[in-house]
Amino acid sequence: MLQIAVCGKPNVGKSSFFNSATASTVEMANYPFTTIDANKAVAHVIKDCPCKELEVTCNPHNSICIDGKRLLPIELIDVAGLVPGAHEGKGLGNKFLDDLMQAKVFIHVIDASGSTDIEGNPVDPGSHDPLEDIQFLEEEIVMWMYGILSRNWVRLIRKVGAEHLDISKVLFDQLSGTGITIEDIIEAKRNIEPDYNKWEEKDLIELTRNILRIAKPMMIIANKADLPTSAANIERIKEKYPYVIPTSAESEIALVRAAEAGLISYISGDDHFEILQADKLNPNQLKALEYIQTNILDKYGSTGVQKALNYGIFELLDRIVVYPVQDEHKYTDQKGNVLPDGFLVPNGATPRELAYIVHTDIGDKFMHAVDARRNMRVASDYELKDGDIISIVTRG
Ligand SMILES: Nc1nc2c(ncn2[C@@H]2O[C@H](COP(=O)(O)OP(=O)(O)OP(=O)(O)O)[C@@H](O)[C@H]2O)c(=O)[nH]1
Ligand SMILES: [Mg+2]
Repeated sequence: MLQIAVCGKPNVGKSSFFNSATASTVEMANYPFTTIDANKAVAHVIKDCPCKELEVTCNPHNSICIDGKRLLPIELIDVAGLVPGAHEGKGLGNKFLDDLMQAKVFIHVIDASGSTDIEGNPVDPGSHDPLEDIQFLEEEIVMWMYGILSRNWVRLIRKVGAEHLDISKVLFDQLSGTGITIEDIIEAKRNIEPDYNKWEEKDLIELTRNILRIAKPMMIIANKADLPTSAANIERIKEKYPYVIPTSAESEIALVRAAEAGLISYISGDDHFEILQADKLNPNQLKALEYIQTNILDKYGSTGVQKALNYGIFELLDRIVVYPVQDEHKYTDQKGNVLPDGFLVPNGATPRELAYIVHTDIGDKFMHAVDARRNMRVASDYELKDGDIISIVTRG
């Protein structure tokens, strides 16, 4: 399953974001280092399900369909907070970044309201500038990776020369377990001094930064957008980082819980909800819901939580959703389930690659594929498109 990790300084709402997206109940509290060990749970990204357009009733198996919206599972990872100097052991240090590295995308959560200082201690709302929190985080992750990359460096470089090893492969081996590929390293090396014998510490740090940026795309979310001090900060942050997504994890939790209790109807990512049982809501709850509608949903279009997950998978990772089926006329699998599975595949993948993603056996026995919508066989170099329904024809 594709993984997204949340990171940031302490007390910004990482665990709140995690809980809101996964319906989990890990501890959240207004002090730094509430989270120590990593939390993992399933969240979903959402796309329109083809069932609506095709006017069929689907029987989802690996995913969920609600009102024509397909929810595809991903895994979300919540880790401890990082503070400046973590690579020198400040705060909880940075050893837990092993957990972060399992993810393909990072969501950097910042406290847009400015109610926590650089180490996550509560301060008067608006008294800390969240822009100050953005840069140090990448630097801390870079320094952690640099520590791994440069381990036994002198001995390593001597060995590369003596045994005529490939430097990219050696760097790749140093970083094993981080999900970083040799392609990432080759790309990252391009604008670095070509002769590794001349590399100084600063070159190696720059190389590490390039590797991180290529291998682990990061987005910023401006959390606590519901607080009055956030709006002006969000405007300033957007001037420098146009893609920042305002979020209110706390509002998302309130809406998801009210929906679970049957009090409202709400689908994550929507700009509205409907009150179903007004008589069961007390005046405070009604007021809170009204506040969320006006100050979050009307103002920003959503709580931002779902938008952030979708942005990570569909934009930063450039994934599309493809629906493999067996019967191209009925859009069903062997058992007659309509549009059972949606797969998050890289944009531009071929039908054979899809077959391998579904199952190695199916990949090995792949003969050709049929675009079920058009009922037409597709070429072997056909690039899959978002929403494609593909019947894979296999040998034997
Ligand atoms: N107003 C508001 N408060 C929030 C929001 N998200 C989180 N908080 C509050 O911020 C505080 C910290 O939340 P956590 O989710 O524990 O933060 P964290 O980043 O996981 O913290 P650590 O695990 O200590 O690093 C709690 O008091 C939350 O209730 C939000 O969207 N709006
Ligand atoms: Mg936490």
